[in-house]
Amino acid sequence: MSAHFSVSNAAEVDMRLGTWLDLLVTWNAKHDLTAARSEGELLDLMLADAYALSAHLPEGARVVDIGSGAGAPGLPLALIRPDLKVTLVEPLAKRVSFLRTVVGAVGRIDIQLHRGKAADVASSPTKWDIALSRATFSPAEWLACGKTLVDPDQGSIWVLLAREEPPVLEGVELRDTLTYEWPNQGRARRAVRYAPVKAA
Ligand SMILES: C[S@@+](CC[C@H](N)C(=O)[O-])C[C@H]1O[C@@H](n2cnc3c(N)ncnc32)[C@H](O)[C@@H]1O
Repeated sequence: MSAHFSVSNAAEVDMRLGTWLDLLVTWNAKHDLTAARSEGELLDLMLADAYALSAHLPEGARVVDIGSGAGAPGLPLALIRPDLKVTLVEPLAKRVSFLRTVVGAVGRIDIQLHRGKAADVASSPTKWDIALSRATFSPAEWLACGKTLVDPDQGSIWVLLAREEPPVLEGVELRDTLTYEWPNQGRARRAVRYAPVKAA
């Protein structure tokens, strides 16, 4: 898959990411949004997967992130790649309030927030170009769920992995694998892209 996107103003992106992370640290004192125990761990957890994916998504793609929690990876992706049309799906009210606060603070009200579960959006007719999720389902469960969310003609499901083997599912095929590290902790990561198999 080739990536086409405009490079946005890096200082502006950094400022918006900084606003999100500052709010996260403040809210985390009361609301259990992240288990990160150091600044390096927080930066890895919140930013590294989004940066790895950011160079590999087509321009203007409709992206859904299921189980966004404090935002990763969908929110930083939206901030790094303002051309993407991002929807964050999260069932817990406090987390949705946090995400709403961030979206307002960074002036990105185009980022859609949906309070609900994966099953709620899967049952709607809306389909996305890219489906993402991290630390919400097992890789196999996520691949099966993601398949129901994407456009069968042009959609992709990304599965984010640590040491697990990439899942296998009938009706989707593995198309790309990115390997990278969370820089501060040196943890090996893989992001694997699947696409629905087109009927012959
Ligand atoms: C461990 S957190 C991961 C948050 C974030 N994706 C990350 O990696 O930092 C899992 C999140 O998924 C949400 N969640 C749990 N079950 C879900 C479901 N069926 N559909 C959507 N979100 C769900 C939880 O409320 C929680 O915020």
